[in-house]
Amino acid sequence: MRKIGLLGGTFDPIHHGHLIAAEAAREAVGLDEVWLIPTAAPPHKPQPSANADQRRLMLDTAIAGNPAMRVEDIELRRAGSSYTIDTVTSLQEREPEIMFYWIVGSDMVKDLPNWRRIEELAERVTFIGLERPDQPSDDSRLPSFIRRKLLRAAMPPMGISSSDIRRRLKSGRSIRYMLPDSVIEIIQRDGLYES
Ligand SMILES: Nc1ncnc2c1ncn2[C@@H]1O[C@H](COP(=O)(O)OP(=O)(O)OP(=O)(O)O)[C@@H](O)[C@H]1O
Ligand SMILES: O=C(O)c1ccc[n+]([C@@H]2O[C@H](COP(=O)([O-])O)[C@@H](O)[C@H]2O)c1
Repeated sequence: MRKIGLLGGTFDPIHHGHLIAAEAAREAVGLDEVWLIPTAAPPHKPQPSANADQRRLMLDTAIAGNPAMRVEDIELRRAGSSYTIDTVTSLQEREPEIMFYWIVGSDMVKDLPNWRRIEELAERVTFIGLERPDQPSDDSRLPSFIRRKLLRAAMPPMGISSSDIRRRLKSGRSIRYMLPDSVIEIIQRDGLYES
């Protein structure tokens, strides 16, 4: 059975923290591929600033030439809030031969109990939680049905976030080396995140 990791996010814009997280999860669990899934409307945060086509284009260019990554636009094609349980259910109907893993940043693992229909989601996927090697995670507060389905992947801490990149652009500060040059070119060409 093929093992595919799913990394959902707003990717507004994609940056090297996302790409290293995907690569760390792929290596730690021996995934065949990682699919990046841009949300249409993230459930628990402000709505994206760049539109769906622009975010998709930035993702495509960021992973160009890497055969182990692809963009899956299932959430962009579905109206309404992008709940993970809906996405995973549709993907499993479409791809019954694949074993899916859902990748989450270290800051998000503790929020998993609040996700929509989390018990059903934990039956359908294994979670891969990124973890800083210098700060081993304490999962003791998580319900056992999540702990049983949680793998950990070490990743060096990267203090890069999309919101910091947007703030920097607004105030004319440098974003160099935080994200691929090809993504910076699209941001500059389209004048994204300037206001
Ligand atoms: N620097 C990073 N290191 C590890 N994981 C990250 C990092 N940035 C984001 N992630 C993870 O990637 C996924 C998608 O993140 P998202 O697209 O919301 O980016 P973000 O940079 O956190 O955005 P924002 O700053 O707008 O909240 C989430 O699971 C998040 O925890
Ligand atoms: O399904 C949920 O209840 C749920 C709650 C919070 C976040 N998620 C998903 O987790 C991914 C990262 O979320 P975010 O808020 O960092 O963009 C993204 O794919 C979201 O749709 C999903």
